[in-house]
Amino acid sequence: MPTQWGLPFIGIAYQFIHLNKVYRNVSRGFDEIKQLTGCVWVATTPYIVTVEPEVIKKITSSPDYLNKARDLYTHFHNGVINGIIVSPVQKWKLDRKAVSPFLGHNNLMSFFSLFNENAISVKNKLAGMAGRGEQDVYAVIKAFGLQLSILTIMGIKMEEGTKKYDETMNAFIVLVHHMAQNSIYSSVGLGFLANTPEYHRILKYLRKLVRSLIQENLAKQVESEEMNNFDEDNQSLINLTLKAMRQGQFTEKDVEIECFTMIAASYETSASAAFSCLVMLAMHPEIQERVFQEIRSVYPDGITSVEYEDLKKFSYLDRFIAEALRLAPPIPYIGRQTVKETELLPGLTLPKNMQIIIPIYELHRRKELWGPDADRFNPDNFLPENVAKRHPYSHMIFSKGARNCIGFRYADFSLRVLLINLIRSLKLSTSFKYEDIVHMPKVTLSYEVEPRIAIEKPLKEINESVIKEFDNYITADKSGEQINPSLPTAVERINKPKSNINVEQQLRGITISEHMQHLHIYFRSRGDCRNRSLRGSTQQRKVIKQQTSIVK
Ligand code: HEM
Repeated sequence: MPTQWGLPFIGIAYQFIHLNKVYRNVSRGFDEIKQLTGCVWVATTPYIVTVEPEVIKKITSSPDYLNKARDLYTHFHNGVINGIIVSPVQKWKLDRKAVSPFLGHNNLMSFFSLFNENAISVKNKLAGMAGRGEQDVYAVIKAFGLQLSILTIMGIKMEEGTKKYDETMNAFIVLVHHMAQNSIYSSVGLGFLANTPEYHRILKYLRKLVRSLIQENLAKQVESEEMNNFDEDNQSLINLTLKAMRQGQFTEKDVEIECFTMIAASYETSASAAFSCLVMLAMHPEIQERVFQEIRSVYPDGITSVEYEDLKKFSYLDRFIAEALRLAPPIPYIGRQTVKETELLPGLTLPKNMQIIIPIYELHRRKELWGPDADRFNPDNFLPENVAKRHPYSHMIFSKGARNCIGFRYADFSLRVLLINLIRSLKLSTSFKYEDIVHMPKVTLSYEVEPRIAIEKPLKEINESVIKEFDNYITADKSGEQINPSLPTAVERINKPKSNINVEQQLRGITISEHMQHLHIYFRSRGDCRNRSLRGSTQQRKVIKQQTSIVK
């Protein structure tokens, strides 16, 4: 096979030292061998690496490759999340069967209200950060993503601000951090370095937490007759796996591991996907505006709840998401291992236990598949006519075949419900440039520098609430009453708008120019411009005029 040997003894292992260069090196590797399928050596182990869609199709569709590549998933073997993601083929079949009702259609439909509630909580949290410059939006997305996973998987609502909430959030952050370190160290044979006492403490804590949740759940079911009759339309994973335990398919340890594995599989990936989408929207205002207009056309009067049927109405949003995740796939590579000796290509037979790596990140950026502008962000890549021209295995965010992402519809629905809720109400921007993004492989795709995002509320939505609020002020002023003592009266606001800016910004996160526009819009809508005291000073009127001409 075309082979990248690297250096004597260590092969290409040195390429993993600088994580921010890994993807560039993978890309160069394929350029060097001038093939889309080849072999690389890492120390003394050879791996097949492929970004050739037809070869990937063969690997992901054949039962001969159903095991996971052992070296790529060492960080999952920590006694906590070594469930379905890494289980060997025979065990995997049982696992997949036991957990699949959790991700079945009826169950997902019953999760819509939870997806909406979670999305609204994220929206409110971000709205509270509006007008304060660029913020760490990823932290918010991750925290709420974890809450959603714990709620749907364990049936437990974690209340923000409680001790348990803080401890659990922190434990997961530390777990993921150690898994990332472990995966990097393991690639150069130094996996033991990640086994720190803190890591073991966190594993112990998380195990205890899940055990207590299992006990809580079991106790409830004994207490209540109703709980013993599972509601077929709404089953948390813990209920399903406990059912498998009662039927003798799972042990209590299996229940613990499968619940954990599902949390790990769902929350980091979903958070990474949502964050990358928000980053792309913030960096591309014209695309954000198009997404916003599409969402507004479906919900002209704002959103009460995003329903399954609504999701069929978004063609541009869907193209946008597909493109954002093409360039930032949350799982940047996957690995398989042959179950037995098998022929991969004519004349190329792989031995049993041969490991194969599919670098999804590179697959999504190969110029042979995506054209000369493969690195450019362009949702039109997913126009139906362009999709039809490409091999379907050129794009595989959720992998393909029997061992694909079993949660892909959960991920798809929850992501779209979140984005629709956020973009309908908030406007995002960032000074970070698309060209400056450097991705790195950790457990999920990560950023060398995480872009920060500034949040604003769109003008139109504020206008409606501001008009209402000004109305109250004016009515109150006319009757000589001050309705909110912490705020200046309407006349004071108009005569000294600058002194109000901080209060305004704190309250609504709006900018000075927006403030002036609101005043103008309010007076025009109320035809009060003849009243000199309400028109403000000549200077203020000048500013209002200037600002509104920008809006027009
Ligand atoms: C945007 C979010 C997500 C992405 C991009 C994603 C991607 C993937 C990929 C690429 C795989 C294959 C991994 C491999 O072959 O090593 C996978 C497997 C898996 N995913 Fe997801 N995933 C996402 C969200 C979810 C969610 C929300 C759940 C559960 C609620 C989930 C559960 C799983 C499970 C259990 C597996 C293992 C399946 C098996 O081996 O049979 N994922 N995911």
